[in-house]
Amino acid sequence: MFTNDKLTELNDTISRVTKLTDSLSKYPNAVKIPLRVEAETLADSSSTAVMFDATFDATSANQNGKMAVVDNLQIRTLLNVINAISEAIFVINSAGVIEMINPLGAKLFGAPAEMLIGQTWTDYLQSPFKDEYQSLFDLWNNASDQSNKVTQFNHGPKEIIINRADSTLLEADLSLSCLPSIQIGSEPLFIGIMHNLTSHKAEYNKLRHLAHTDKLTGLANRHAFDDALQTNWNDSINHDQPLCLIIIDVDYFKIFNDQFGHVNGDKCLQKIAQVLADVLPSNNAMAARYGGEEFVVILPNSNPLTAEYIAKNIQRRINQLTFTDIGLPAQTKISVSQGIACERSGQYRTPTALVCAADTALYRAKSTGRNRINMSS
Ligand SMILES: Nc1nc2c(ncn2[C@@H]2O[C@H](COP(=O)(O)OP(=O)(O)OP(=O)(O)O)[C@@H](O)[C@H]2O)c(=O)[nH]1
Repeated sequence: MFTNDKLTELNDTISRVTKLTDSLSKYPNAVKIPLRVEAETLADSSSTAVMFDATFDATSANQNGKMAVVDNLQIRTLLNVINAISEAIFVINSAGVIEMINPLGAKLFGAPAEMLIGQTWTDYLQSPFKDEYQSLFDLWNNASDQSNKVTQFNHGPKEIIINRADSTLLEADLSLSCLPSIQIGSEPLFIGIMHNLTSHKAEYNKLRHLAHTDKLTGLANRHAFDDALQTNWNDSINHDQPLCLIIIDVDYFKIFNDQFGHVNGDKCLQKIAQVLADVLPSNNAMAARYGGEEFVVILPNSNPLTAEYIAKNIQRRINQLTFTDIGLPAQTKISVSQGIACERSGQYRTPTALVCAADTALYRAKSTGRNRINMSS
């Protein structure tokens, strides 16, 4: 994920290239440079520098009657800039054909620059990005209003998946900008700047997992539960499907802690969490740690009978738990109290009201003796 600073840096890069090439076009006495441009070799001599496609060899005069000398200088400058910038950069024409690519860019596509030059860049995109960019280029080529289409075309970092030359996939972000001031005949060029997102993605997924997981039990945490409840609530209302909630509270857990210590109390909570994870009826259902020794189970598209069946299953399995494996006496037993509430036809106006109803049912289960299941009426 990129910060605003990174975004600004990318935009700066694009605008620097554009300004540089624009300013060069103001010099009428530009030195004539051979049209066939071979790239400068980079400091890393093992990397093949970019080359222009033969289509740039055209020597036709432009509309003002000047030879394409300035264009050539611009291209050479652009080539140098691209090779000097430590970003993965490629340049394509309006047919989507790669005209230049620097070594970092070639590395992301997984092929040498020589092999990539002249190829259609969308061939290296995974669906649906391939189709999206192909349509975008079709749009560009069919649109008539130059200034309008430039604004429509340019975009900042967007995630894409590159289907690399060796068929491996690589997640990257791509900024695409049109450089209309660089004209070869009437053809605009497009500059793409990419970043490899593989390590960012891995880090992001790791952090996301940590942010949504309860460290002790491995179940979803309260934050993840709140999000999931809202999502399931919306689905339930939008699709007129029932949604049930079970709140589970360990009975006399303070006594367990006092008797066996908090470390064993933690292990007990882990065993309970495992039971909850095991009884979930589908991948859509979720078990979460609500807080302390309280847990919650979300049962999307489930009716009260199913919820009660699952609660009974939880009760039975928790009652059967043993603790000899953690060195506690064989007779050590625990129980939980459970409150169930189900949204069926609009009786609860908000997800919070559903939680409150399940909580009230739990309170009744506690007050009527514990190790019980109470259904909200
Ligand atoms: N070991 C351990 N104990 C916890 C954790 N979170 C909460 N507890 C304990 O859970 C206990 C909850 O006590 P109470 O709220 O009095 O409830 P209870 O003893 O289970 O009694 P009832 O709920 O009325 O049946 C407290 O002793 C907390 O310290 C935890 O992460 N680990």
